[in-house]
Amino acid sequence: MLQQAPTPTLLPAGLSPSFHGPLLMASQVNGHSSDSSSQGGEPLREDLQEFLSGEAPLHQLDDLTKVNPVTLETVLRCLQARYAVDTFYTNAGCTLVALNPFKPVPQLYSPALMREYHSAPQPQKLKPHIFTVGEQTYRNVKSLMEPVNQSIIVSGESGAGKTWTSRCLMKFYAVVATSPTSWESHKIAERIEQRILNSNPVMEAFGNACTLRNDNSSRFGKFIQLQLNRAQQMTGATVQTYLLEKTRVACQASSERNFHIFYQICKGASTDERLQWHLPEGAAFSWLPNPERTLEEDCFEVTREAMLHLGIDTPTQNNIFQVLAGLLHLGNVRFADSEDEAQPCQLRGDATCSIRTSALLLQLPEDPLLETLRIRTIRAGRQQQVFRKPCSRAECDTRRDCLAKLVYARRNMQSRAWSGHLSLTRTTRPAWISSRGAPSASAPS
Ligand SMILES: Nc1ncnc2c1ncn2[C@@H]1O[C@H](COP(=O)(O)OP(=O)(O)OP(=O)(O)O)[C@@H](O)[C@H]1O
Repeated sequence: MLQQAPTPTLLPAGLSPSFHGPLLMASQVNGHSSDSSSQGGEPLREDLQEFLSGEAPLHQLDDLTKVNPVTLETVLRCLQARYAVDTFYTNAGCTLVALNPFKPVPQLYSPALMREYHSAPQPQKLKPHIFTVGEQTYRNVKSLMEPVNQSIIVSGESGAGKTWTSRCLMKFYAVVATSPTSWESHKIAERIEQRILNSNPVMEAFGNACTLRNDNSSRFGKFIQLQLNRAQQMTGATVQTYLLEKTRVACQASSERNFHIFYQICKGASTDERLQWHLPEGAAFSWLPNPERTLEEDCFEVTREAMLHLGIDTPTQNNIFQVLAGLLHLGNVRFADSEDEAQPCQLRGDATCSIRTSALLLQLPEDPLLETLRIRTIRAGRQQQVFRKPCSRAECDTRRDCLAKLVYARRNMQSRAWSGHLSLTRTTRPAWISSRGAPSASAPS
């Protein structure tokens, strides 16, 4: 049980009782050259010129608090100079600024380097690195001084490298938070790390999407909790997700995509599954923009395999994919303005077929579903009399979108791993459609 996990606890990538220090991820330093010439013919300000002609080369400034004067320009020039010599980490007081190298730098994350930071008497005296933050946090836990629980916040704009950094931290703890003599302790830590990494394909399929900035952008927050025993060895972990960007289910910016899983089922389903889920080859769905673009994330088999590893069996998976197909058909339901306000909006074009297929896949009776989308019920007066008011076309659209977001969000998963075993709590079917009756009060009103 999570509550019975031995203390102390180490809590990277999120908020916790005690806060060690944030990591700021910067994806690029724009438009500033590191030579001292002026830009665009404009003379450099005196303070900037003085800063640039300082004694220490810019790339050697490993703490931004030493930059003088501290201005956006001087800080950016310093970071850019460091980036130019492949130095991607810089301190800013107790915060670490990480630049995305946008290229593999294996020697920067080698196990040998992990051990160097772990065994250093004063890791903060070594070059700024994510391992310094990891090690310092670990030592704070080890000291058993209050507050024992520690947090690392990894924050930054989209594509800056937060997911990458969290993975590096996990790998770091899998190496250091084990007994150097116990092979078994090492294996447990490795297994926990592996289990968390294994949950990634599932979380990414359901929670990541292609955006303008990142082909595999996480559209949710993640809270990873690592648990240590009294000997400071890793014994368990939990991963919680929050703030899923569920609006994306029904609304995607142009040139962006819906969550990967929708493309995966459309591209990767077998012939039988296509029939079962009503997804004929080449079918057009308005909530599935840019389907012609194929990404390496469109790997249905990998997601299914990972779901199996997490204990989601094939029949349950099929239920999930069937509901997702139902949402795609729901997105094709279009309403026309009603000429008479007292009458519900009519369905447009092929919407009759779409609502029927959607209801079938969602296992909902068609008429109550349509009524829920088109008619608002209001209770008023002492007797709580029920009034039924037909919705406008815009309201119908909103109700349809809300329904899809609600169903998708209920699918949002929370994965847990402890004692080397990862279990997953999930809602395989939204509560309000679990029965074949009419939607309950939790349907959009
Ligand atoms: N330290 C690093 N070394 C090498 N490549 C990196 C590093 N950090 C990030 N990258 C590259 O940048 C890409 C984007 O990084 P990542 O997915 O971690 O960003 P993110 O901040 O989590 O983005 P989002 O908020 O959109 O999910 C990665 O797929 C990887 O190619």
